[in-house]
Amino acid sequence: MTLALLATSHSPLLDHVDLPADVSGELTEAFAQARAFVHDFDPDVVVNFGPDHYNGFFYRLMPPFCIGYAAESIGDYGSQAGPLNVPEDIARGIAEAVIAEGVDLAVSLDMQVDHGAVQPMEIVYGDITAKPFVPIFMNSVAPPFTPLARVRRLGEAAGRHLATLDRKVLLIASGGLSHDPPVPRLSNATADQRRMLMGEGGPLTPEAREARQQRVISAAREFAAGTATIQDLAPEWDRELLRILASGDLSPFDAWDPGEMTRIAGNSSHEVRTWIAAYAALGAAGPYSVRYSYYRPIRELIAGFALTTATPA
Ligand SMILES: O=C(O)/C=C/c1cccc(O)c1O
Ligand SMILES: [Fe+2]
Repeated sequence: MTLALLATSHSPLLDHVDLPADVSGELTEAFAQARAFVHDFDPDVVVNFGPDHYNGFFYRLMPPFCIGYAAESIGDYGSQAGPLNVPEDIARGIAEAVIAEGVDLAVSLDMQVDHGAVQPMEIVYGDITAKPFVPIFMNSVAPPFTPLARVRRLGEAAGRHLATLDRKVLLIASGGLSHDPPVPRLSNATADQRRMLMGEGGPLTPEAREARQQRVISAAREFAAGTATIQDLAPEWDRELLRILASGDLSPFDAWDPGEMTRIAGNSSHEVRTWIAAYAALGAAGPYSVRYSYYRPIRELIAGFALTTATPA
């Protein structure tokens, strides 16, 4: 058994906006660190904790967590589309172990994932099929949200099981930190948006997909220019999150209230659930140390953008 962890914010805007040269340079360096770390570890399998943005999971039936026994990337924002290389036996083993510990985890034999799940694989390998890949969906945009204590328990149960495998497992978390991109919300949806949130009408037409993406790209440009109405990033909240994750004691998250998270850090701040689950999984196998940590609030990406790597201490 060996576990290692890469946790990173994602942003579909990475390829769609211009970044100041210093920010771009920092990200190039952070991604190079991630690549070197992962290539050095050379995992047998990746277990990926990722959100979805109403591309694979809808209000027709919205589980808090779901593991894919088979999965396909839909290819939004120009991300790589197509089937993922999911080892069904490993996915089933995780599902059975987590459920046996009393954490209900839905399973899918046909999971659809978006940029939120696959971007780290694209950054590290340039190919989402480069390694066997088990996707674990964490609901991070569709209220109501399960308590963080349960997210932690899911991660711990998965980690305890993975620690028994004779494999090198890379845990990836993709999401967060504070951010509030204009993803439609049920609470103030128009009739058309409500149908989209429910997953009615099948996949978006290319025109509707383009319009949806352009709305987010425009919002990012306005946010960077200081003219957007979306909620601001919350660097202090982000830094406190990173501090707790690095401490090895994740129990303080149990007191974090989902409503407060939204109020302070934005509607999509719940993507940090992926980080808490992945760090909990690593911690379940023993003490760990953070090896690399990058953080910067980047309005052009609508992201409190962080990237960390960690290994057993
Ligand atoms: O348009 C979407 O579905 C999401 C966009 C987005 C923008 C910025 C940061 C993120 O984590 C996102 O998912
Ligand atoms: Fe996201």
